[in-house]
Amino acid sequence: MPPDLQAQTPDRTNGKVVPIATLNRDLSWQVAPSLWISFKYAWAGVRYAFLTQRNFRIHVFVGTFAFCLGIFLHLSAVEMSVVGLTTGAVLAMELLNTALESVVDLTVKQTYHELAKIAKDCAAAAVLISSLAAVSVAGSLLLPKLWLLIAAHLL
Ligand SMILES: Nc1ncnc2c1ncn2[C@@H]1O[C@H](COP(=O)(O)OP(=O)(O)OP(=O)(O)O)[C@@H](O)[C@H]1O
Repeated sequence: MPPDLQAQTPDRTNGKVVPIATLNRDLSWQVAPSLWISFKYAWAGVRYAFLTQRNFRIHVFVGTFAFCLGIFLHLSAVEMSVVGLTTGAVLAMELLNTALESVVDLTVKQTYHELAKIAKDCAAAAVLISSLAAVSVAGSLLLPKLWLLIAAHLL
């Protein structure tokens, strides 16, 4: 293994750089042996988030509703892609937020740490920002067409 492919950290005691892990991922407890098994673990993550995270469930339902509404309102392919991308971004942020919370809890356990607070608050902020972007997409693409439909039938 070439030295430049190794994760390295400075050894502060004698100023040398020493490897802490290689590309073989020696520190990992287990490495997925195949692509299929990798998908299985990824699906386990989605399942875990859905079963344990209320916000993830809400975003799944809202995203599915927005997608169905887009089909019902005959949004163009580009508009549907934007709705799909923003929904996917929100769900991905929720999953990363859940992953980061777990790593923080694993690290500091039930003790208070200012850096743990920053990490969790920023991860939650990432979800919030992506959700606001999704709301603005819904406001620009879905609501005007929905309003036209309601106005045409009821007013
Ligand atoms: N170990 C800790 N040290 C300092 N502050 C913490 C710690 N754990 C949690 N907090 C604070 O409490 C808040 C809520 O923590 P929690 O683990 O419920 O995250 P959350 O993002 O609100 O969870 P969820 O996404 O499930 O709603 C965090 O945003 C952070 O401000």
